[in-house]
Amino acid sequence: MVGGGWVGVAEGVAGVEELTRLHTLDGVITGLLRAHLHHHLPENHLPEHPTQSTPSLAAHLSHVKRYIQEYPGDSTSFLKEGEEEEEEEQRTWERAWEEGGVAGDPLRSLVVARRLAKDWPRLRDAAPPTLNDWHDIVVAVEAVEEALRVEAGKDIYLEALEESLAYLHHLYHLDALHLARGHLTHTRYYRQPAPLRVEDLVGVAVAALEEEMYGTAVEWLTAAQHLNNEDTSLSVNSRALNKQKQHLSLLLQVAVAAHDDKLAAEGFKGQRGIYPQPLSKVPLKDQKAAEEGKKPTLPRQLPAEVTSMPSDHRALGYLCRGHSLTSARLEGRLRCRVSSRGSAWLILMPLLEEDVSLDPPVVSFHRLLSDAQLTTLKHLGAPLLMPANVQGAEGKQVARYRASHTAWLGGGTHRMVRSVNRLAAALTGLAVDEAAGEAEVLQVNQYGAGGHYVPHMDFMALYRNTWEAGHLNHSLLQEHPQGDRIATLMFYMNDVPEGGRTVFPRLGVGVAPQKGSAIFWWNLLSSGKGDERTLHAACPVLRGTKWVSNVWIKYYPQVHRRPCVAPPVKQ
Ligand SMILES: O=C(O)CCC(=O)C(=O)O
Ligand SMILES: [Fe+2]
Repeated sequence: MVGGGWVGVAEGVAGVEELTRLHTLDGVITGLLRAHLHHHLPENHLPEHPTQSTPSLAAHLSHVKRYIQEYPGDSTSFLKEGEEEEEEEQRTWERAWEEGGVAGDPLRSLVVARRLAKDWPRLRDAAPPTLNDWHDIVVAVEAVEEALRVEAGKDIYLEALEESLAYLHHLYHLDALHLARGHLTHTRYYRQPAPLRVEDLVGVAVAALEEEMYGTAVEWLTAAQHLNNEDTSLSVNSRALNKQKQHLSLLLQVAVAAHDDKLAAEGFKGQRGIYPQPLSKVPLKDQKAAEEGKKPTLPRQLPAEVTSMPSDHRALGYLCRGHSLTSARLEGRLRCRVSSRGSAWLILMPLLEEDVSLDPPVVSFHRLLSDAQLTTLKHLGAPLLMPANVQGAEGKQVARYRASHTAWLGGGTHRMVRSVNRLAAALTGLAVDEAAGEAEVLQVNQYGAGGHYVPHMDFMALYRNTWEAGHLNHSLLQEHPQGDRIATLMFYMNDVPEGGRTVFPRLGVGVAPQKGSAIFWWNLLSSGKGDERTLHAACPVLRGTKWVSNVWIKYYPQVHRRPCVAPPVKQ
């Protein structure tokens, strides 16, 4: 839709389902390796460093052992600190499924993607030729890869995860060294962390460099230096360690110089991963600390263009981190109420309504859909999820700036879809029959960890593009005979463990996803023009997954329904 002035970060390649299959493959490989080790060393007696008479077999087996031991897998069960064991038991399978299980952890996913892209191929190819059972293991792994439709050795997953980790680190002001130790935030979900290696940190830093997030790259490289200095294990020889040291300091110099060059050329505009002072003069940690407490200001005047501005980006980060940018005076005018919104149908089950913004009106609704309804919708959507498309210059494209997976559920799919559409009609007072073109087909979206949608507006600017250009654009009118998207109703289908807010950078407000709730706003002004104040974004999911569904309501069918004068939402 309109907006997306920046290129987004994480490519939408690795969906939750695909990542889950990667984790499964790693588990299968680990299982096969365990049996292999047991077969050759029944008593599992293996010196850490091979000194035996058959050095190649001993070295191989010690590498196998390392592969098994280095990653604790997800067998260390999902545990939130403070939760009793009993509660842990009660975490239903359903809950784990909707949160993506272990695939919802971007650090563990990165570790597994690296194991499959680098460690397993190295191990596979370096096995001594005398090992006659090794061939069978390789064949078995290949068969599982085929069945799971994922290829070990493919580094697109790894690249996507490195990129999204760099973005998560930047947007949520995370600490690279803390991440390197296997901790995403201060909430502990696993008994045993899955720490990163120096090469992982360099991978994230390179991804940051490629995205011109130079300050972010500097922080990851500094953390890599730190880890490298700590690595005193005898298995790494000191020459290799020194070489790595040199590489890291060279990369660091490049990142600092690139940061300072970009700053000098463009000035500080609040770009991703760029700090206001030259890094060669003011240390990164001081600048990061200063940024932490700084509250961005909202622009006094709306921009002339519809794309997002640097000030939107500054507000985005602040809002995604859970702060608000509205004044106390405005906040004091926001209300909650119980309402049937003029619908006879809703008198029996009035809605819990909460103002998010008064002008333009954005309202949220609580406890609107039940867990059972949402489970049905998610299971209907899951098999149909495809990488999100947006309309681009060359037709439909997978959008780098919309890292999520999408499914469309027509009214004919299931009675639950029809009942959601009925609720949408009662709640908005608008005509939303998708079969009649009054609204678009219900869209179900799943974001994995790192999944996000950069600031955009939901309208297509049909008004501007068809009328204001000075001549009528007939093809646009033909393509959208029912007009632009007058309003958005979005349902939150799960509780997102961390991250994933919906934020409005120009209104200075945000909403945290809450299972069963929904949010509604008008995209168009009474004139039919797009309301640019509705610029909004989906903050990246930090942990878990996020499910939402959208009802986009069309303009022309509402001629007799939409109030002609603002404010259009009844107070
Ligand atoms: O997921 C969200 O919070 C926002 C999604 C959105 O803006 C969209 O799908 O157009
Ligand atoms: Fe949107």
